Amino acid sequence: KCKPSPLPVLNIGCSSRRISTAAAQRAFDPPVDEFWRWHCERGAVAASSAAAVKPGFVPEGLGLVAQRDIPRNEVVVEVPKRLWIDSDTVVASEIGRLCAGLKPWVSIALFLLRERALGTASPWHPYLDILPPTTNSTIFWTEEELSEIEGTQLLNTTMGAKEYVESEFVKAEAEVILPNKHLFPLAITSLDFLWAFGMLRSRAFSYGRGENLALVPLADLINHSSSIIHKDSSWEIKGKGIFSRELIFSLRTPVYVKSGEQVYIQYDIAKSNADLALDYGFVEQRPDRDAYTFTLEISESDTFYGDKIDIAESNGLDETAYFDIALGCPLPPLMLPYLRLVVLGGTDAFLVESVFRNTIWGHLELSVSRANEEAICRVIRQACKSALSAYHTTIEEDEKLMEGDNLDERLRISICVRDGEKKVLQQIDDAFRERESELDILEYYQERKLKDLGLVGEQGSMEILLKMCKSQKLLNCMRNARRLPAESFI
Ligand SMILES: C[S@@+](CC[C@H](N)C(=O)[O-])C[C@H]1O[C@@H](n2cnc3c(N)ncnc32)[C@H](O)[C@@H]1O
Repeated sequence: KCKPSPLPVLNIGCSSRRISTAAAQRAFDPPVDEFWRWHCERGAVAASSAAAVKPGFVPEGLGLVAQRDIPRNEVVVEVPKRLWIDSDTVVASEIGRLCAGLKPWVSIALFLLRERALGTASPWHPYLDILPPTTNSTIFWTEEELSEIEGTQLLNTTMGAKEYVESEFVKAEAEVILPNKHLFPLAITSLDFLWAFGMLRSRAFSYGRGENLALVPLADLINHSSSIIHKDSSWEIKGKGIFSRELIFSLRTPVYVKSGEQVYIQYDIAKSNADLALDYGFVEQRPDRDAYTFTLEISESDTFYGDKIDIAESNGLDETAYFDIALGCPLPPLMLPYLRLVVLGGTDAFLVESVFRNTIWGHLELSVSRANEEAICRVIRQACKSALSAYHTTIEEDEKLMEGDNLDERLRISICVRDGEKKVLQQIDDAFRERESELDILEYYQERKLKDLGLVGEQGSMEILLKMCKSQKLLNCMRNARRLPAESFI
């Protein structure tokens, strides 16, 4: 199963004009000079003659080029809120009234498409004109290109994203576009809507716990570099001036940049290659970007469904749990206990009883029984085997293909993602195969319990025997006592 794409949550992203082939792909160069003039005229702080960066053509499409040597952490772009396109921009526009109640990204998408259709009549046209017509995000791939990621989780999330956008388009068309043709004189198609979604997904900044979304002209020309591995954000939103009345978007360079070089940031160190491919249309050659998401579920038909849900919920999990596993990294700490809970049954079922509710998670963190541990190995290995059989190439074949020169960018992304997913699956399968081979030597709940009761110690089974003898004596006494008349107890 695939983790549902967190679609409404948009991060800073960038769209990609197709990188190495960017210039060749575009019918004309975007009018960058005009955009820069527009930006300066509207009073953006970075527009002074001492601007640290200017927009320029770079291998990634457009980017921010240093105009002088810039020390680490220096602010390179500041953009006041009046230049952003966000929900407030939409509210203040002619379509604001119609968009009340829409999802923020849907209303911004409609705004973008309407302004784009207005052409030079739109005050935003110098910005809209530099937006790329497409990116390398998998949402823009042809069916033939998508066939290269057959079997991958990326294909599922891509199709899920496209279906989601289509369903939002159908709603927006019926409720907003068609009933207000005077405000949307030019037809808006579902492809236009997908373009707007792609722009937001790749270049909008989300802030305020992801509830607000803004396109920030100029700042959104910042590209990503794999060599920047800072976890801290390179941008912030703050108040400007003594009374901080106007919000300002402020972007810093995380590293020293020489004059003439491009300023880069790290978009998101936690994203997998599949996330990067879907959001921005590029991937990285770092093993920890290779990931696979396991979806585990407590089945409704499970005899202990209610108890198991209760246990999962008391430990911050749910009926369904998603575990992202990265290449070369250990399993997420909650995965094994959850897995043991999912398959728990048979003679181990007593553990779900309410008397164990406060302690069960501790028991699940360790092997419960041979049968339980064997079951988790079987389930995971079977899942790996079935997932691996869905790819149409092997790891070896992909590695050979990667050696080829002049690979099409989208093909390179495909190979990298499917190769990465398979390697993670292989790694998980290897780990659980090893676990299977240790089933006879693992320590299980009953054994740990006997130890806790002091029934297994230095003398081991001898001690148990002694204690059993003592309890046997006690039993015999009790049996004999039952045969005695009641008065003999008085
Ligand atoms: C926020 S925009 C940056 C500006 C963009 N380059 C442009 O021309 O408008 C993000 C997009 O830039 C491109 N991009 C950014 N960093 C990249 C990288 N390291 N490799 C390839 N493409 C990159 C991708 O197309 C991505 O979707």
